[in-house]
Amino acid sequence: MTARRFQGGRLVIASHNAGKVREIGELLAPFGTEVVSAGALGLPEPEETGDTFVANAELKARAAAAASGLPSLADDSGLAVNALAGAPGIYSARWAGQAKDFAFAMAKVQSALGEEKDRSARFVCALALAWPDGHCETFEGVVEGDIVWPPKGENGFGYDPIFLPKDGILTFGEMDAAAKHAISHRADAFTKLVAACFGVGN
Ligand SMILES: O=P(O)(O)OP(=O)(O)OP(=O)(O)OC[C@H]1O[C@@H](n2cnc3c(O)ncnc32)[C@H](O)[C@@H]1O
Ligand SMILES: [Mg+2]
Repeated sequence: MTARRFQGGRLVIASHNAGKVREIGELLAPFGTEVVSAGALGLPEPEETGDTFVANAELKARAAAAASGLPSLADDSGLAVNALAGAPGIYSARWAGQAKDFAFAMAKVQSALGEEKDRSARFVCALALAWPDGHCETFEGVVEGDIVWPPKGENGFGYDPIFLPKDGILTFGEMDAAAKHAISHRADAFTKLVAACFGVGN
């Protein structure tokens, strides 16, 4: 079945994370899409009750589309560490606590790993594009890498300073936006979204 296309007009970015909203804006820039964030519209932050990235992305996109009456794009993402059975995974934001303290969350990943030799991990990003009538399209992207310690770099957001992409020499925290977008989980999911719903792709 072919995906429903985005027909232009305003698109809600259904995220309350400033780092994500910035990256999504950069990834959408080539398409001239007019975007407005959920925060700017004063939309509530729904409870993420799903047990997969896709389920949570879908829930956030549907809630924003219903509340705004506009097509809405949500992102549910996180860091999955192999030796921690995929944790923090869908709980990546929650590991940072109420204060959204990612220095604390990164230290928690490091202490959970301890002396573990297998430091492999991946970032996963699920994107959901929902319309006010309830239709929803979902896509998933991934980037493989390793957890490094101590954190390196001031760029990006969240867990970026402890994520070294496979075969890379800089962490996501040390990369500029363009370098991260060339390989990131979010960019990978975007390539699929754009090919299916924006009518351009490879
Ligand atoms: O739900 P919204 O409002 O979009 O914002 P959030 O921060 O709560 O987002 P998530 O529920 O998807 O939680 C994902 C967490 O995983 C982390 N994360 C996701 N993508 C990341 C990236 O590209 N670089 C670093 N950390 C990332 C980041 O810290 C997020 O807080
Ligand atoms: Mg969230």
